[in-house]
Amino acid sequence: MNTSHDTVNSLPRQLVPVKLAERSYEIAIVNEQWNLLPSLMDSWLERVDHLKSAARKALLVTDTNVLNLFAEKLKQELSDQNWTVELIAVPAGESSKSLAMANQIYDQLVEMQADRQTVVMAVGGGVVGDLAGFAAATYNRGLPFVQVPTTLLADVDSSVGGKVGINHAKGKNLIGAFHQPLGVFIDTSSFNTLPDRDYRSGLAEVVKYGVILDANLFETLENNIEAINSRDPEILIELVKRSCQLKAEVVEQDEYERSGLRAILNYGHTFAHAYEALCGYGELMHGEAVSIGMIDASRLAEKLGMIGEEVTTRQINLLSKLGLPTDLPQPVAFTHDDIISRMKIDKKTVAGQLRFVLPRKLGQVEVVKGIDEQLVREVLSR
Ligand SMILES: NC(=O)c1ccc[n+]([C@@H]2O[C@H](COP(=O)([O-])OP(=O)(O)OC[C@H]3O[C@@H](n4cnc5c(N)ncnc54)[C@H](O)[C@@H]3O)[C@@H](O)[C@H]2O)c1
Ligand SMILES: O=C(O)C(=O)C[C@@H](O)[C@H](O)[C@H](O)COP(=O)(O)O
Ligand SMILES: [Zn+2]
Repeated sequence: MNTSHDTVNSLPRQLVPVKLAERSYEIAIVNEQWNLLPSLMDSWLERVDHLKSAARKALLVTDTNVLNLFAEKLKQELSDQNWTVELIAVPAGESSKSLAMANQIYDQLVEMQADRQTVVMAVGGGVVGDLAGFAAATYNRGLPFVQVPTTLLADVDSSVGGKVGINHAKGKNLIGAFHQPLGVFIDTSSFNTLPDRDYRSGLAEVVKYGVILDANLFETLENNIEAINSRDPEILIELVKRSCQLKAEVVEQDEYERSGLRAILNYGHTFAHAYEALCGYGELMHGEAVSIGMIDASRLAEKLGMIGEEVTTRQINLLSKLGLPTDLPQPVAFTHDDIISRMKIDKKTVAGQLRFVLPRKLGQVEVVKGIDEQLVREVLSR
């Protein structure tokens, strides 16, 4: 279906702006409107001087699950609008966030004679977004990049803010860059096919926003468990839009995570990333690890007298009702020493000093350093 530019502008859609110093972009939230993407991409290219007359050439990066669900369809939508589109599908799952997979994307870009006007499009979840974004950030020292997230987690978090990267055997996302997209295209109809575990993994990051920034959002989650668990479209669009707004507000103030503000988005992640690496990438989903990590961080805040037990209990109750774990699956094949040594590689660590994002109350957290390692071990002992 060919949609003229004027028609696109008349169609209903939610737009969340991301206003950055170097270049602003928008998050377009639609439903069953994949056909809007080509016109939106044209409008995004128009906004960048050196891309105004770009040749409408793209590499679409996806994974083996999303290929037949959305990627092939999108390739056709773009081709119908005179785009030249190549496509590469990496194996689905966390293990594709690797140098080997990045190299496969580089090979494809060489093969198609990509130039600095060739757009890299990520169509998939956070793994595809991080991997494709890393390739876009590094090939030719930077290619235009478009995020088309298809999981709840990618919608509410990974597609926004420009963090892209791949994993190192010793740590999550240790190799990466900040590479902002030209725009983000979210079609909430992608929820219809999302497996339950992946859906719930994304909810963990939404709960995170409630704890770190928005107590009202936390209460909305508590008061709408049934609607959320049944994937009610209205509540989901509300959660996606609010999450994107909250993340955009943080990234706008601290794009490169230098002032300490953006670190709050890392709530639960000091523990989570250690668990993901030690369990073996992909064993624990990112959101599941974050869910467990948020409770560990909350318990650490209790030990420091920052919060009362009820703040942790409310998080445990909410996460559990949303089908998320709040404890590591047992038995685990690693020790507390292993966990702490992985935490020391965390990107927030400075001069060997661990840093944790800890709750002061629901809706407010702060970055805390200089914590007695014994307290961390007590939390790990649960
Ligand atoms: N860059 C960031 O700011 C940021 C933020 C949060 C998380 N992340 C990263 O994101 C990754 C997790 O992302 P994820 O949870 O999206 O995992 P994922 O990309 O592995 O996708 C989950 C699974 O769902 C499948 N899938 C995707 N969309 C689908 C759909 N609509 N229908 C059916 N199946 C679908 C995928 O093929 C995959 O098997 C982690 O690596 C995490 O570190 C990055
Ligand atoms: O965008 C951010 O900043 C975040 O911290 C979002 C996190 O949910 C996400 O998992 C991010 O990839 C973790 O950042 P990292 O710098 O610890 O890799
Ligand atoms: Zn995360």
